Amino acid sequence: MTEPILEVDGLTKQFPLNSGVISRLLGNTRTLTAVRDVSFEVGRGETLALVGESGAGKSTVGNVVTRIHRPTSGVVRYRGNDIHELSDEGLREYRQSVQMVFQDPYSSLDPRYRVGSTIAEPLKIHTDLSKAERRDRVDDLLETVNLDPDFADRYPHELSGGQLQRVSIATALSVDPEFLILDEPVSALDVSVQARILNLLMRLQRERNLSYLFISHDLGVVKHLSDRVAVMYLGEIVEQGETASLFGGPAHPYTEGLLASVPQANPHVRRRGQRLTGEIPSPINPPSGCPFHPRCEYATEQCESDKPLLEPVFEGREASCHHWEDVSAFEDVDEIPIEEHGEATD
Ligand SMILES: Nc1ncnc2c1ncn2[C@@H]1O[C@H](COP(=O)(O)OP(=O)(O)OP(=O)(O)O)[C@@H](O)[C@H]1O
Repeated sequence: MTEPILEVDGLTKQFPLNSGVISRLLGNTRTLTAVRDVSFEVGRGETLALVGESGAGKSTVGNVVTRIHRPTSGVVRYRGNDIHELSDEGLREYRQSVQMVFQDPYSSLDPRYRVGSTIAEPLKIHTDLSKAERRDRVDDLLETVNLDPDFADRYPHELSGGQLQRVSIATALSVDPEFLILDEPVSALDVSVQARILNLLMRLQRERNLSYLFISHDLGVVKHLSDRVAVMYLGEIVEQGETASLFGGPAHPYTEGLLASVPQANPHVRRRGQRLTGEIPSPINPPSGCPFHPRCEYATEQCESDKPLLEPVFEGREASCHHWEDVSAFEDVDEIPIEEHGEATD
């Protein structure tokens, strides 16, 4: 990995349940642990994908990194500084350097403003460019995301989902950030449009040496974009490693199940592992032992009582599974397809 730009160290985030007055008077304040002791690093110019089913805690991690939430414990460092202990100047720089792109471009863009005004808004806050200079910058940014400069005068409702997501990306890029948090940026889009937006993100990363934290429930989507993958289950990282190696041979049954659940273009390709079945358990009342054991085809008695720790299992890989040797014993590598598309139009 290159020099880390973001370090997340032992992050835990709990939310209070029963926050009503009566519950508090009765001392009945339970908590939900959305994220438990999560650690990872993102290097400069690198993409780390955070994957897992709904409720795994991915967005909560993203929301702590963007300072929407404070951690219950643990620390997030950006360029070596604790992001929750920044000076006013440090905070201003952080807000410029770290930008976010959300899943739903329809709700993240204000329908009352023309696209040009939306893209120019961060320039008003973070730069002292004149109106004419901002207008030139907006034209350049639209071209960067392969939209005609005429789009500046349109309203969000006149754009397709893919075009709207290009506008969100242009807005995020307007103040020359170094780090983008991409929270399910293509989940709301058609498959062919998804591939074009992913290709756009990959080109922008190359051209600008951007670092990405890419949050997704879909391993298929992150395969071509990410350098490393951290798989989350019920608030914890259960496996972490380099993308190609992890796709070629998962060491945790949950990763194996996620891979088996990726839609496959060629039905004749043999798949390792079983698709995931059953629901993700409630984080209010997590299972004993290994949190994945009720859904796991490898589970034994030991898994019901002893919680496995996330630890190095082989070169470049961490996993928390008592049976990682059985899981990774498979040599059978299947290709997870992503359609080949350009990035130019939607
Ligand atoms: N503000 C909050 N208050 C209480 N519980 C919360 C809050 N935010 C998230 N949670 C809970 O924390 C857990 C993790 O949620 P989170 O949104 O981080 O998961 P996720 O992996 O991003 O899933 P999704 O893709 O559905 O957003 C869930 O059980 C969720 O209900």
